[in-house]
Amino acid sequence: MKTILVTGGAGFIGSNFIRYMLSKYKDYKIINLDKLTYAGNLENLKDVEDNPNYTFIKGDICDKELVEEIFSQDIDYVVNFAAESHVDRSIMDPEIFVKTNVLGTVTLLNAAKKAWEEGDSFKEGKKFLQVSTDEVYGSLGETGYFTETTPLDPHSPYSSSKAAADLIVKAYYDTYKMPVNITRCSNNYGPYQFPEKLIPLMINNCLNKKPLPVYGDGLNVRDWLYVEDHCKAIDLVLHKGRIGEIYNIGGNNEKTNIEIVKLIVAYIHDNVDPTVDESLITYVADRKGHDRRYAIDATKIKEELGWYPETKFEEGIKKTIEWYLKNREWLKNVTSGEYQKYYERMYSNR
Ligand SMILES: NC(=O)c1ccc[n+]([C@@H]2O[C@H](COP(=O)([O-])OP(=O)(O)OC[C@H]3O[C@@H](n4cnc5c(N)ncnc54)[C@H](O)[C@@H]3O)[C@@H](O)[C@H]2O)c1
Repeated sequence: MKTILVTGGAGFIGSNFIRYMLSKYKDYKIINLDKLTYAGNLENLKDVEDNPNYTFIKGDICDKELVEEIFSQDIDYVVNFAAESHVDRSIMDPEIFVKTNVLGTVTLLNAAKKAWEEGDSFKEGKKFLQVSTDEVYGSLGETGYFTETTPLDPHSPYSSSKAAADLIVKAYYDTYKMPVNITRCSNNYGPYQFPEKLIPLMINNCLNKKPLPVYGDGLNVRDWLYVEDHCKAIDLVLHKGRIGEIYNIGGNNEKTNIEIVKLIVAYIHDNVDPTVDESLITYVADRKGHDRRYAIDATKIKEELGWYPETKFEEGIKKTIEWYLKNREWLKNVTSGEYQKYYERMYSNR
């Protein structure tokens, strides 16, 4: 029996990853350590909460005592999803991003190092996988792709904190030979994503006939990756990734923001409410320091580990919209309380 410590497992990607791993491996125990910030929600894991191989611990990855106590159990792998993950919030309040994303990662690394060290090396079969982002590479013009050797050039407090964490993870490999991998993925989409991010935000606003706020000229480009394809990639890197290596993970699916918004409007118009149309689209002042284009070259993970993004965008976006339509109660719950205040602060004066 192997044990994986998944941090941030009550969030969007973490909850999809836990569900994926529990259904694929019957001989893995998963411990989910999550602080349950506004973005963490145990409803995301309702269907697995009684699984005997699954344990939830509410806590902060910055809490050294708690993290060390967790490592007193025999942890084989760490997959670190826990993070403050929203660029707009990082522009409003950078400090918590440095705390969680940088100091939290160091706390986890230290506890893993302490538990896994065996003389001058590390116990066999251990791994620390840091889930990072393509945003650490900065912004592209109309052409080109990020590879694993593209220099780091983050622009937002969020991406800077993720880049800092990546460098520290790398330093634990370079200095101590700690068994680590870093994955850098593009924008994920799919079920259970908090509706501050583009796709669930637009779906939720369409369903509530609220204006659809689009930054700047709407032509910023993101490379969309279906969350389950991302989970499969993490599983592969965890088990087969070469120690010390970075792997880019991308959907090869570049879309402008406005294309995505129009596609969602059309779906809701045709299938749910014919009164929803493009007149809801409202261009708002651009995000400060908005990166223009991200695009991932995922050749390395494809060639070394045989991964490829299985879900075509047309299929993934349809499944995603349908999931939110079926889970309106979930949308309603996560958009009450704190979300309303955030939304007001974000969009009231744009
Ligand atoms: N969503 C994307 O498109 C995307 C793209 C690239 C990289 N990533 C990275 O993937 C990871 C997961 O992203 P997500 O979209 O699922 O994020 P999310 O915001 O949905 O979830 C983050 C989770 O971390 C938890 N958390 C926050 N601070 C914590 C702390 N101090 N201690 C313990 N738990 C804490 C939250 O409660 C939440 O459950 C992040 O590291 C993010 O940087 C995400």
